[in-house]
Amino acid sequence: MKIGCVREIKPQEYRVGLTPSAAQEAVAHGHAVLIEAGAGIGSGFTDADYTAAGAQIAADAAAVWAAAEMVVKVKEPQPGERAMLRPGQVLFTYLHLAPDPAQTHDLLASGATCIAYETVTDRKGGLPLLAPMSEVAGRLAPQVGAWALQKANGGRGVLLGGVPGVRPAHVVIIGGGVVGTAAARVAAGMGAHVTVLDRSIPRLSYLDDVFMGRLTTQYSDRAATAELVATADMVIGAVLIPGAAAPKLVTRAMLKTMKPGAVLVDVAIDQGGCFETSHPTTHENPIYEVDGVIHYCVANMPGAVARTATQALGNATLPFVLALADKGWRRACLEDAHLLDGLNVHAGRLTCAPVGAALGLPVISGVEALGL
Ligand SMILES: NC(=O)C1=CN([C@@H]2O[C@H](COP(=O)(O)OP(=O)(O)OC[C@H]3O[C@@H](n4cnc5c(N)ncnc54)[C@H](O)[C@@H]3O)[C@@H](O)[C@H]2O)C=CC1
Ligand SMILES: CC(=O)C(=O)O
Ligand SMILES: [Mg+2]
Repeated sequence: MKIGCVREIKPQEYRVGLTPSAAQEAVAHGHAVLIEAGAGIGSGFTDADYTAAGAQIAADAAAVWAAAEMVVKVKEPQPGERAMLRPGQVLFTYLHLAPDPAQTHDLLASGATCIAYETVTDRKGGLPLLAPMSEVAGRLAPQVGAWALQKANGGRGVLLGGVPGVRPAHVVIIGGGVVGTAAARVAAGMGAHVTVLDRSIPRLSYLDDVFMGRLTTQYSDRAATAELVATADMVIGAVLIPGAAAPKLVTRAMLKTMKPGAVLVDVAIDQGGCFETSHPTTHENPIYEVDGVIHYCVANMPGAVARTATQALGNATLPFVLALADKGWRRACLEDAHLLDGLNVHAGRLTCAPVGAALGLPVISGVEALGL
């Protein structure tokens, strides 16, 4: 198969969909790999690294989109990229369609087969292609939140860990999955007082066991959320209902009860955000203020630590890239129901039920898309 990889064009996105070592594996499996010139530079990989791995370098993105049977990326395709997708072509990347009707419309119109990293599942009920970036974004969340809490950035001037004789910051994390757990580890490690809210009692038990008193857990309902948000210096939004638009758990009314200069970090922004007042921001301009509360809502947080993130993502995607290339998308999905869960769009039809529910669009099942 001809596998293509383009340079990411989302603002300040420095990750790349294929590492030179992934390209080398694909070449060893008998595939041709075409990389846009400069695609790996932001992650520290040169064109020469890819050439040494057996890949070919294309002068521009258009050449890659034209030649590749499958394009492997990181972020959702931008409008100009969507215009280059064609029927029969496979796109393997993050899509986050539920909050994005314009992208959904374009992917349906393209006739392409679009497999989203974030809805591929595993045997344990996890999301193996979201998890590595959730680990990264979770670890980053207290770090960027601590920066926003600094006075010069509009925050309330509170040091996360406090100092002897002065209380630490209170960090409230809504959602104790991969992002929430990673964020809790870093926030607790920086000395903050941490509370995690989740709807899953097994998850709260797990956190209680693992953190051994370093954090407090609480069942997530409206009353608990309102009470904790009012006491927080930082709230980290880390909920997920796979494929679906994030529920709005912190309302605008709650903002009025918060401390002036408190910080909201909405990691769930890629699924639309779990705070009513969230809207996506970029690394260039990451924060804004509403009712005296600082919001950080960058939808591609791992792009800030592109080298680490590219390697972590590449480790997780490689087996799926190889399966798709070796077998073709149809047989790869037929033989792996977890990969089939990643199928969001095929030949003008939507195949992810939560996306259909969020956007009010008809869906067919992945099995129907396979023609079974
Ligand atoms: N902004 C960015 O750059 C990035 C964003 N993300 C996003 O972060 C979000 C979280 O991802 P993961 O931690 O991997 O998901 P996960 O599935 O591991 O964890 C989500 C948790 O939310 C909990 N939850 C669901 N509804 C809830 C509610 N009403 N109240 C409290 N908890 C609730 C679930 O029980 C689960 O424990 C996703 O939207 C993901 O796409 C992930 C990586 C990067
Ligand atoms: C998960 C995601 O959207 C990201 O890593 O950018
Ligand atoms: Mg994202």
